[in-house]
Amino acid sequence: MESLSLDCHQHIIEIEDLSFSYGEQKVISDLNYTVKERDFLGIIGSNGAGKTTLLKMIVGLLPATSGEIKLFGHPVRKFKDWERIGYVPQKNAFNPLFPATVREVVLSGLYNNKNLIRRVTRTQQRQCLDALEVMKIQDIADKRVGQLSGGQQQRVFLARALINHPDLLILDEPTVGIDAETQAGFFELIMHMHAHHHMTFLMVSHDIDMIKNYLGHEPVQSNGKINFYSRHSHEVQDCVVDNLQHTFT
Ligand SMILES: Nc1ncnc2c1ncn2[C@@H]1O[C@H](COP(=O)(O)OP(=O)(O)OP(=O)(O)O)[C@@H](O)[C@H]1O
Repeated sequence: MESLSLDCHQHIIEIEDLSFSYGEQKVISDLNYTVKERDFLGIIGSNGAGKTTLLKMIVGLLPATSGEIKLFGHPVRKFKDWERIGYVPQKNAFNPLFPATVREVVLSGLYNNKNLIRRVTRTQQRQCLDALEVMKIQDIADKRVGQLSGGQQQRVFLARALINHPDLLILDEPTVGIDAETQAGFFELIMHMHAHHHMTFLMVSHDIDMIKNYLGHEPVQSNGKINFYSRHSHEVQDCVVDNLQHTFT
């Protein structure tokens, strides 16, 4: 008897015949890929391959030259539900003199596309506390972010991206500039979240070993410059180490 295979996972990101050029320079060419609910997509590629450009198109910061991206079934240019997406851009770092506290930065994630700070409601305070607790930074909530270590700052950025309980978390080289031990702790945390929360992840990384370890040794798609590695969270639940080492300093 033929087995029936039903694909019941929602399509979170659909990339269809996507191309992008900066002027004459073609950076992305006829790319097709679908990220499904609870997938973890790791993107590896050399410098200048177009990884950040791709992420910027996915979050609506750059328009495609041709082709289309859909988020949760809607073309990105018409997409409005940005609370469903957490985005941590590349090379985040606060100026040491930046005056905002950890709590204020995390709360600002509530106002992603609106540049206004309104009175913070009790529910929003609760959301903030939840995000601080998930990232284990509640004890430094009132410290100035500019005075934190690189690893602690990364946790703040992640908490800011998590405050809206996003369905999709997009990370662009989240561990650049932080030490190896802190990186390992960060990746463990991300993997734990993937295995145990109902979230979809997209992460650009130069850490090929970490990506292969978690997502398998062979890319699921390669277009020469950019390699996609992917696994669904059900496949990895068993191999995630549960007792997280909190190695951030
Ligand atoms: N604003 C821009 N204007 C013109 N060219 C750009 C711009 N941003 C990026 N590029 C070029 O597009 C190409 C792809 O850049 P992109 O930042 O997407 O690469 P990347 O794969 O993320 O690289 P890296 O691993 O170094 O971060 C590079 O050749 C870069 O010089």
